[in-house]
Formats: sequence, structure tokens, C-alpha cells
Amino acid sequence: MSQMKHIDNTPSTPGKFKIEKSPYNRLRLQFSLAKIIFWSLVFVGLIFVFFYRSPSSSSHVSSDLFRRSLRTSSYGGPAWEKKIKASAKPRSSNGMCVLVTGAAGFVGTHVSAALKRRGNGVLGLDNFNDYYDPSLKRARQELLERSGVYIVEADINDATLLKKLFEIVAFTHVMHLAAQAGVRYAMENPSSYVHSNIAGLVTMLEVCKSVNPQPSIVWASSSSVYGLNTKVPFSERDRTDQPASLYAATKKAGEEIAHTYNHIYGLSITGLRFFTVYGPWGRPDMAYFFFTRDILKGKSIPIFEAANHGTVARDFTYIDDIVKGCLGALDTAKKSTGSGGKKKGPAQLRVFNLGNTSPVPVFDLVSILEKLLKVKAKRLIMKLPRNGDVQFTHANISLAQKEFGYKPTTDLQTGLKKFVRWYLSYYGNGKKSVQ
Ligand SMILES: O=C(O)[C@H]1O[C@H](OP(=O)(O)OP(=O)(O)OC[C@H]2O[C@@H](n3ccc(=O)[nH]c3=O)[C@H](O)[C@@H]2O)[C@H](O)[C@@H](O)[C@H]1O
Repeated sequence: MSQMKHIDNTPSTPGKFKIEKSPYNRLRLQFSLAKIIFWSLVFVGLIFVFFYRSPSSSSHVSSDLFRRSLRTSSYGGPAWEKKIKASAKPRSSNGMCVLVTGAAGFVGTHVSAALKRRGNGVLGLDNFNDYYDPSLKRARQELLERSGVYIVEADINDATLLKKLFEIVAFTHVMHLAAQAGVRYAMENPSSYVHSNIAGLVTMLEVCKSVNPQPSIVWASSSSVYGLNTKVPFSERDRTDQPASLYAATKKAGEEIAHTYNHIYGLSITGLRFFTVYGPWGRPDMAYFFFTRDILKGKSIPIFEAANHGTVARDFTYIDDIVKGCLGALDTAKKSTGSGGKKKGPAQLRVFNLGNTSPVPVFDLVSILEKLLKVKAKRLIMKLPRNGDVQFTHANISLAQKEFGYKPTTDLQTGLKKFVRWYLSYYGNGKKSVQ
């Protein structure tokens, strides 16, 4: 009888679901249905994740977007390629042809203009981000366009675009200046440093290693890699394993990444450790720049001092000297040895300090500005914040001097005079607002 009951309760065909008659079986059916629905959803979800989140498909998505933008906007098309070719064409047939990343930036603009002036082919690349007033970057772009340098508007993380640029032009050199700069901002927006200074650098090197011929690369490292090093003046042989800010750490990481790409792929790479570069068309986030703005506005300026009233000083380096250093590094860069992503032999790997060799206390910087602006500064003495600033920097430049005759010639007084003249002509007497 119990067996009968069992058989009776077992459905023979879907149409004969006697189970419905039993509350227990109804529950079991509902449970099974719920299980089927649940696992189906999980399955569909996994398929979704696989197709939409896998690196290869996301690169398809981005390359699709790129292709779309090639067709519809300023990217792509014969007119776009013509502009690129014209900008990158050297005056003489065996001349250098340089891709300058961060071309609308402070150093990028000056280096691009100098290269163009001496007859090199130059193409700029910049993402025009709003870390500081983008209208200043646009003004620099206009300046460059007037001298025949075209800037492609894109991010260095856009590998598809980078590859496309190398298809259009066989760049002999890359001057890689695009970066997230600023020591203190790294506390506010750390990921922007990883995005530009690490991921962006790797993207750029990946493209450079895979193209044929591989270009030689010169790129911007920073004096900040010396971090807590106390041995002065800073020499390239000194330790750089104690960065004091995330900015410094990403630049130091960049130097190690450069070693890897040189070692594995035969890329010729030169890193330049810039020491607090200043001058006309400079960066508004830097002290000399916003001190000028605030002194003119009658606002107080925070001047940092170290413990026990210790002097904070910088080896301020004028932009024209830095430009000479960049050109010297490009001119002495040997060819990369790899091709098609394969190393054929050892390649050049260098690091140079580009500083001024005479540190000046920030107090003196302010005194010089007061005289030039003819306005008394409202000084607000503050303790050096623990957010990345180091007490002093001082470059030993003998290596760059030996290798390409680097010799800075502008003292802070002379350089600031040129900066102030530019500032007043660009912004007026503090009336035009600086963001
Ligand atoms: O050589 C570098 O590798 C770096 O140089 C630059 O960093 P820094 O040398 O720190 O320049 P910058 O901020 O102008 O401060 C100058 C001085 O003013 C002091 N300072 C600063 C701000 C303030 O409010 N008060 C103050 O006294 C401050 O303590 C310092 O002593 C670049 O920004 C950076 O991107 C990187 O390229």
C-alpha cells in the first residue's frame, strides 16, 4: 500500500502532475523551479561578465568607440592624417621626428616649440585634463599651432590611437612628458597618478616596443625620487628608495618600468629628473606661480618652514635650461635595438639630473617676487606639511654635463623676471582671473 502510494505520487507524464495535489510536493516543485531560475540567472550573469568585462572584449569596445570617433569627430580621415603628417615632417629628410606627449603642458609646449624651430618634425599629444585651468593649455596649443605643431587630443592610455599614430608616422623619438604632476595633489587624487604615471607609461612603452622601427624614448622623471635622501648634492648614484610622496613613488616606479622595457625589448630609454622647473607659460599649481597671483591679489601666501625654523629650499631650474637638457638628451639618445617586440641586442638606458645646482630658500623666492611685482607679500609661515614635500633639493649635474654639455645659465632672479613679465602680459595686473 505504501509502495502504491509512492507510485501514485510519482508523475508519469508532465500532464499528470499529481504532485500538485500534495502541499509537500508543491513546495518541492517551487523550490526546484526557484533553483532553476537562480542558476539560469547566474549562468546568464557569468556570460554577461565574460563578454563585457574581459580585457579583450573591452578593448574591442574601446576600439569600436575609437573607430566611431575616427569617422565622426576630429579623429581620423584624410584631413586628420594630413595634419599629422605635416606637423611631423622634419625640414630635412634625415631629421628627427618626435612624438611629444603632454605637448600642451608647460615643459611639453617649450620643448615642442624648440624642436620645431630647429627643423625637427613634431607631433603633440595631450588629453587637456582639468588638473589646472585648461584654458592655459588651450592658449599653449594655439601658440604651438601657429608654429606648425599639431596636438592630437587623446589620453596616453589609448593604445589604439597611439598605434594609429605610429602607422601614420614612423617617429624616430618619443619625448614622453605627459604625467600627473604635483607633489601635494597626490593625497587628494592618488588614482590619477597611477593612471597617468604608471598605466599611461606602460601603455606608451607597450606601443613603442611593438612598432617597427622602435623609437628612442626620453621621458620626464623627477627630482622627487630622491625623497628622504640627505646626501647633497643629489647624484644619480644616490639612493632613490625612500620616496616622500605617491607622486615620487610613481616616478620611481617609472624608472624601474623603463629598466624592464629596456632589458626585455631593447628600447633605448632616457629618464630626466627635473628639478622644480619654472618660467613663462608655467603651471599654476606651483608655488612661484600662485604666490605671484596671490601677492598681486593681496592674499596671504603660506610659506613652509621645517622643524626648528629650518629653511626649505629648492633647486629652481629655468625652463630654457630644461629645454636645452631635453634636446641634448634626444640628440645623444641611441637607437632602440629591438624590432617587432623582440630584443636584438643591449640598448641604451640612462638617467640624468636636470637641475640648476644652486638651491634657493623659498623665503628668497618670495623676496624676489615682491621686488619684481612691487607689492609686499603677506607671509604666513607654516610648518612644512607631511604630505610629500621634502625640505630641500640640490642637483649634481655632472653626468648630463659630460654626456651632452648640459649647463644651466639662468639664475632665479633672471628667470623670475621673465616669468613675471609673461604673467603680467598674459593675465594683466591680477585683473584677469587665474584658476
Ligand atoms: O622637482 C620636482 O620633481 C617637482 O617640482 C615641483 O615640486 P616642488 O618642488 O614641490 O614645487 P612647488 O610645489 O612649486 O613648491 C616649491 C617650494 O615652495 C614650497 N611651498 C609650496 C607651496 C606652498 O603653499 N608653500 C610653500 O612654501 C614647497 O615646500 C617647495 O619648497 C613640481 O610641482 C613637481 O611636479 C615636481 O616636478
